[in-house]
Amino acid sequence: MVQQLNIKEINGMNKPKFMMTFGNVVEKCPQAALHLLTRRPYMNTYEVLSSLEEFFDALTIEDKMKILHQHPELASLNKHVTEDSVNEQTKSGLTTLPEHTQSSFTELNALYRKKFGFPFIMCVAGNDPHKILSSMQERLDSDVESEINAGIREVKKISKHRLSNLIVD
Ligand SMILES: NC(=O)N[C@H]1NC(=O)NC1=O
Repeated sequence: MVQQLNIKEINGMNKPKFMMTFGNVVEKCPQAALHLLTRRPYMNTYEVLSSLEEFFDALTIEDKMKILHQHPELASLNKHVTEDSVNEQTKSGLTTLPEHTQSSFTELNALYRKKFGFPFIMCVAGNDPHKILSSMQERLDSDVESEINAGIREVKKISKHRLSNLIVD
């Protein structure tokens, strides 16, 4: 269970503690935490979430590509997968898949990466393995530009979810 912080604690945290707490709000992207740090003080959760939105709005296409590439493939856990991602994937049932479903993930992950050049990204919270697989299948028919946008939209959802879990009003 993550420790939740109130706004006063967030505004008062020193930089190392802040970076440690928020460093993975956007997967393996400490620049997002730095952005949040430099925009303090905040009045409430809404303002922190708006600041995160600003971070995304300012991204260049190169930044977006880098962020997409930093994500792990779903249902393929290894030592490079962050604790946040492991927890999210575990809650959605992606770490205990039956063999045939695991094979479908392996196959669709490979097809997606081959077509678009980056991993398939979806905020898995609230979704089950079959819903995730059908989204993968559907998005495989898309084009690169749409998938860059879809991927970043999902990264935003993941990061808002992570951030909201860390803050208590
Ligand atoms: N590839 C991918 O979508 N990864 C993720 N999705 C999610 O909800 N957490 C993740 O790490």
